[in-house]
Amino acid sequence: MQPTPVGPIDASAVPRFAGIATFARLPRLDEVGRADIAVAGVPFDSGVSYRPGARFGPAHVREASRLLRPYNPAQDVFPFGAQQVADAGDLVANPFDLQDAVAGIEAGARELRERADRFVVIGGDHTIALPLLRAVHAEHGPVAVLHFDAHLDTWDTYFGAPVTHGTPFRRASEEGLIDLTASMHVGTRGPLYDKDDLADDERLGFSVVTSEFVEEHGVAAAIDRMHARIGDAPLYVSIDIDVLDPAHAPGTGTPEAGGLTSRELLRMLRALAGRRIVGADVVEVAPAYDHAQLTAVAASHVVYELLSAMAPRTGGGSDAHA
Ligand SMILES: N=C(N)NCCCC(=O)O
Ligand SMILES: [Zn+2]
Ligand SMILES: [Zn+2]
Repeated sequence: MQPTPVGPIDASAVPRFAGIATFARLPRLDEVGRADIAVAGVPFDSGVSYRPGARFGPAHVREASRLLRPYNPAQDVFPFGAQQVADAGDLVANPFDLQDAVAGIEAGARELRERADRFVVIGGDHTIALPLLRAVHAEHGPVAVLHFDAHLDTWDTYFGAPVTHGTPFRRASEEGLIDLTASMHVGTRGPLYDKDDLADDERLGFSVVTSEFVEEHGVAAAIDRMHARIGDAPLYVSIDIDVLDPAHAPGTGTPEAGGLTSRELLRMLRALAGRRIVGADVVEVAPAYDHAQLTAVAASHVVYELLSAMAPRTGGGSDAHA
């Protein structure tokens, strides 16, 4: 028999604003030994092209996640009851040496797998998706990448540097880490460097649902495209919080006007229930530009919907499109 999962601290016994902030006030991984899903932070932002500060993202999102509750009515699931979720703390990333950081994050992610079946990582800038995908690929082979972002992040180099937060998916594609027939960006928008950026991106294996498409055709049509593209492939979900409009997520390093609402993003994530999610990240929360925890609250709910979508269903109705 499976042991009953250890859930968050009881909010009727200890107020939510008391105590140390693990994600959702869940137990630490070392307290439960092993978990179905480990939530881990990667406080790293040495790969940014514009505003720095995402290294403080994990602590900020954990702090805002205190208010999450055990039952998710939108997916009819108890994400912390149907599976053991635990906070694994932060993976160590060298802030002064990017190559060493990337190697450290991959090693940390592989080590996590010895104690947890899957991980959801809170960044950190988007550079970290590359080592995380390397770790996932080592186990699953090429995975479908469902990438929510204002940006393509398939650019080549910045100042000659190949590993940055604007390049992880180009490197991942070149290295054969992703399924070129099943990967996609959702929510892209804003100015590019050149028209060729889009042709390159397509060649690298991505199809695109832009933010404008969502406005024009609605969330249901975007979800249909998403489902058609990802199919049943093992799925890695990478969520750059700047996919949200700056009105919904001001606390980020490279904001672009005209983005998704948090309501639209959460609904799209609910539609992933029952898909084969093998890992995920939520990146680019930079608290210095946040106000009233807007961005961190949004990010904590994004993680919550992901964990809910990853939870096993024990029968009964769940409205994945709610
Ligand atoms: N991954 C994020 N958030 N941004 C990439 C922007 C790269 C650029 O400044 O062109
Ligand atoms: Zn972005
Ligand atoms: Zn990004």
